[in-house]
Amino acid sequence: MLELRAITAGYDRRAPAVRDASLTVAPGEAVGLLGPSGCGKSTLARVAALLHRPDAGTLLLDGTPVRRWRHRAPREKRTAFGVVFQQPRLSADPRLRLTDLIAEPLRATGRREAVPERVAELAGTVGLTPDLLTRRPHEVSDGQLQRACLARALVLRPRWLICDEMTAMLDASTTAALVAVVEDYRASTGAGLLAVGHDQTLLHRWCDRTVHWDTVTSAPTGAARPQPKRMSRP
Ligand SMILES: Nc1ncnc2c1ncn2[C@@H]1O[C@H](COP(=O)(O)OP(=O)(O)OP(=O)(O)O)[C@@H](O)[C@H]1O
Repeated sequence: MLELRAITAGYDRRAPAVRDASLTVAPGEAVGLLGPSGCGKSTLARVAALLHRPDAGTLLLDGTPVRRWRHRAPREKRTAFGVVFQQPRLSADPRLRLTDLIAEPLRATGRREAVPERVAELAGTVGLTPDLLTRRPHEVSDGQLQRACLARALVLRPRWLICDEMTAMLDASTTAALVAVVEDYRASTGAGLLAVGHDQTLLHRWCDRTVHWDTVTSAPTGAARPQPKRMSRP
């Protein structure tokens, strides 16, 4: 269980971007988080992924409070999360070929021997052909780079996926392809998902439950405004 309780966070303690936000994602559950631009969704998503230390509140991971964030977080907690951001060019090292971009978390965690097999497997999963894998970010399209970023997010087989506007810059067919990759991964592993976005139609179809920012910041849990289960993939 991923539980955010009364989280206050931001970039200036005197004017926090997120105030008293609570949200819960159960194992295997897909929760969509909707809200207007600038309300604090990405900040909360970064707290959930252990990338941003909150000023107040509690993050519980499987019932255990998280006490350390970013590089100070224990490796097994950090690697429990796969994160995909909106703008792949800001989250991808421009010097790395796509194959090395995908392999980066494996190398960083001392699993070099797994690189060839896992990268080949994930390249197929996300639809990257071998010629694209040898290119650097400036030599591929946004959609191709986002495919590589999704592969990187999956490479350590995380139990939780945080997709922050993952498809906002992509066309409909690439959006459908990447959502399908996430859903196949979740179906085969039971991973939970927090998908942040503006696209109500997409999140309603993609997620088991969609919560709106106004309820997240006022309700004690993220259980408000349940939506019907998705009928089909976007
Ligand atoms: N690194 C930063 N330093 C200072 N302020 C920031 C930083 N990142 C975000 N903010 C501010 O924090 C607030 C919340 O931003 P955040 O990106 O979390 O919102 P959001 O709901 O995800 O927006 P969007 O939907 O437009 O991506 C905004 O007012 C933003 O300007």
